[in-house]
Amino acid sequence: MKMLKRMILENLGLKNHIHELLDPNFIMFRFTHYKGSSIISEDHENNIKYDGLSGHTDVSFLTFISQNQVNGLQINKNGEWIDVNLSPNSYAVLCGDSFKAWTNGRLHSVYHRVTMSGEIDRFSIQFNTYLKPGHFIEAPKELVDEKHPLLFKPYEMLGLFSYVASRDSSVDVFKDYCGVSYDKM
Ligand SMILES: O=C(O)CCC(=O)C(=O)O
Ligand SMILES: [Fe+2]
Repeated sequence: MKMLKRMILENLGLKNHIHELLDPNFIMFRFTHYKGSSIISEDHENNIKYDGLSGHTDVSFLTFISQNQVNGLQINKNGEWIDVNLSPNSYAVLCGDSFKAWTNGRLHSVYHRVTMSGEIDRFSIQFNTYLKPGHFIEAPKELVDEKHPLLFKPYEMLGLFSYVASRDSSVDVFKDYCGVSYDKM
C-alpha cells in the first residue's frame, strides 16, 4: 500500500507530500458474505434472486479487495460493466473518492458493484485506507491553479463518515459533502 502511494505521488511530481498520506494512515477491514443462488434462490419459474451490491464509489483513498475464488466484482468504464477476474492470491486495487479529492481530480474514483450469478457463495475482504480522524484531506497547492480549480473543500474523515451514514447511498454523497460548485459565468 505504501509503495503504491509512493508510486502515484512520484508520478504526479509530489514525492515531497508522501508523509501527509503515510503518517496519518488509517485502515479499515470489512468482510462480506454474498450468498450464491443455491441459498437465496427464490426460483419460481426461473425468477432467481441474486445477491450483490449496487453501483458506488468508495470514500477511501485506496481499496484492496481479496476474495475466495468466486468472481462478482465489476467496474464501470464509460458506462459499460466489466467483470474483474481475480486470479487466486491476487487482489484488486481501486481508487476511492478521497484520493480523487486529494489529487484534485487527477485520479478518478472507480464506480463498481458486485453482481452474483452463480450458485456458490462469495466471500470478500475489503481493506480500505483513510487518513486518521483529525487530519484534513486537502489537495496540495501544486495541483490547484486556474486550469484546475479546487474540486473539493478540505474535509476530515469523521465528518464524512457521519454525513455518509445519514444519507441515501444512491446519491453522490461525497460530492454533496465537500464538492465545490462554480457558477458558470
Ligand atoms: O465485495 C467486493 O468485491 C466489493 C465490495 C465493495 O465494493 C464495498 O464493500 O464497498
Ligand atoms: Fe466498494
